[in-house]
Amino acid sequence: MMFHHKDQLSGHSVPAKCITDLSAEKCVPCNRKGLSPMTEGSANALKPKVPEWELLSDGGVMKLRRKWKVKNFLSGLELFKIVADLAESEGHHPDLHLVGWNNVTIEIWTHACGGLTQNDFILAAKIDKLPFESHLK
Ligand SMILES: C[C@H](O)[C@H](O)[C@H]1CNC2=NC(N)=NC(=O)C2=N1
Repeated sequence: MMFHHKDQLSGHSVPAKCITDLSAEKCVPCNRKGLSPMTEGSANALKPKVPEWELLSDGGVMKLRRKWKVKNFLSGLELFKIVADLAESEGHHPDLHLVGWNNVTIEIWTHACGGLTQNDFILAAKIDKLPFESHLK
């Protein structure tokens, strides 16, 4: 079974497996009218590219989620700053949670369309490459 999704730039339908290295891609503006979230099938097809991330449906809104345990509260904030700099340069922003002083959860979804786009997978793959090892427990 091959899943296709609409490329956000060209609008063409491309097989999800054509995207080889997500972290080499760039997020595209997602404020376009008529932008629709990818199907659950496409999301499942892209999921192996970001194996550390959990795919979930939050009241019908598909999201990516990853959790970390950080050394201390300040480490959590420093991790957020590293992620924030990436988010700013991509123009795509995750939801950042720091709960119970050292539990970091990041959720990624495209608010503009109420679900997942290729941007979310690109951001997740890029977050996975960030150097925040020293902040982790
Ligand atoms: C113009 C710009 O692309 C939009 O305002 C962006 C900013 N960052 C965003 N980030 C996320 N995750 N979802 C959005 O819909 C979104 N919109």
